[in-house]
Amino acid sequence: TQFLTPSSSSFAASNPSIAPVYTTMTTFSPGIQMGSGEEHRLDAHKKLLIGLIISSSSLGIVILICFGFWMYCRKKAPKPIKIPDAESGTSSFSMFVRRLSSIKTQRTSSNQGYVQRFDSKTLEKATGGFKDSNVIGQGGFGCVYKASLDSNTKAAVKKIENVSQEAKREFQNEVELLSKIQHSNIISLLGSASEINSSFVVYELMEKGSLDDQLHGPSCGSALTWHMRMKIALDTARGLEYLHEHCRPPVIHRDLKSSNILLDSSFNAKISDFGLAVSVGVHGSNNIKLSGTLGYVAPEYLLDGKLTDKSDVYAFGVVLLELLLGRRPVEKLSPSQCQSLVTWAMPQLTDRSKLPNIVDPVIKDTMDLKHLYQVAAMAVLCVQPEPSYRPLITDVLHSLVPLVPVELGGTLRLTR
Ligand SMILES: Nc1ncnc2c1ncn2[C@@H]1O[C@H](COP(=O)(O)OP(=O)(O)OP(=O)(O)O)[C@@H](O)[C@H]1O
Repeated sequence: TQFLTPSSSSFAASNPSIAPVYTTMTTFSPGIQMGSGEEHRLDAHKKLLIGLIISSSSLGIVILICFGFWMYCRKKAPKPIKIPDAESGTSSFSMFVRRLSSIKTQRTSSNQGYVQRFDSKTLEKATGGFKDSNVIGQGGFGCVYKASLDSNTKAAVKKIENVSQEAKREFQNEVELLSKIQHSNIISLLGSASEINSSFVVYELMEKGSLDDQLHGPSCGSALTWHMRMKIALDTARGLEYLHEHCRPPVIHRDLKSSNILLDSSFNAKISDFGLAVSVGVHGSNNIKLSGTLGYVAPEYLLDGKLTDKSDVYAFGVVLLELLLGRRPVEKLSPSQCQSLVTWAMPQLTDRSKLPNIVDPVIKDTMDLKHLYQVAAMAVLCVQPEPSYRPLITDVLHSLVPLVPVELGGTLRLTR
């Protein structure tokens, strides 16, 4: 198409030889006047051109933004694990498997816990040369001494004479387990030391000694009011619940008793002595050597060697009876005859008219009768001969919470 002005068209008509050249020039020369139809077409052309430029540049911007976003996402996304393909050969595949298992081993070893190694000379100095006046307790394998590690840190040091394999096994078991456990109702391990003839376990010092000392020692329980006893029961239940419900694999203490419940300066209770404790998943529950303390051992464990978390619940029930009645778990009737607290108390615990008469006289004035019936009913459930009739320690814990004043810690709280 050629756009011509009226004057130029007549000029071209008169000079046909130059007309094509001229007309072609006029099409693109802005200085040359054009008719309104042509102007419109040129405008449309311009607009089309501008539109094309704008749309292509905005398309470019959109592409640029998309590219930038894709790069950003690529950076943030985790790198995919490269799994060797079948063609890459057995050696590289086994290397891959080995790498995976080495990661697992590292994780496991980081879960092993850290135990501070003490030098026996340091412990000797801290206990004043293991002198008799520093003895604060006597266990099956040796004495426990009060120690000053430095001017600020008091500790309790258990000295175990390595006379038997059993003593060595219990020492190792306790250190290994306690190094992995941390809970406000479980005794804290500060460290250990080992020599050819003796081993040492260093614990936090529990100023008020054991519950056994408090209940059956010279004070005969007079220092412990009803509410303090309920708080001790609650603390112990919390410690046990941590072992049964929050440790993986679960831990069964196997030797819960009043001499293994220790009290700090504010009478907060902590479970101690993990020499016999077992992780159920590791050892299985039917294949464990019978151990424990007479009066606290559950009948199914004593008779069939069947060990479950309910064995600890039975022992807890016996501790509850000690707290309520102020009596030892086994009473000597004659040089050749003993009677267990459970056998003696059972018929009277379920009789509301008899129960107040057998309660520890020291707490008679401070106890709430309604709460006494509740705790006695709970103790009866815990010491049932059939393990499946016993409650879980979590259920015991929940029923103890309302019996302890909030200011003493009678609230539900997280496990740690
Ligand atoms: N950390 C501690 N703080 C204060 N006293 C402690 C501490 N550890 C143990 N005792 C005292 O030492 C006593 C003996 O404790 P240990 O754990 O050696 O033996 P046990 O459990 O009483 O007896 P067994 O070894 O026969 O089961 C406890 O009953 C307690 O009186």
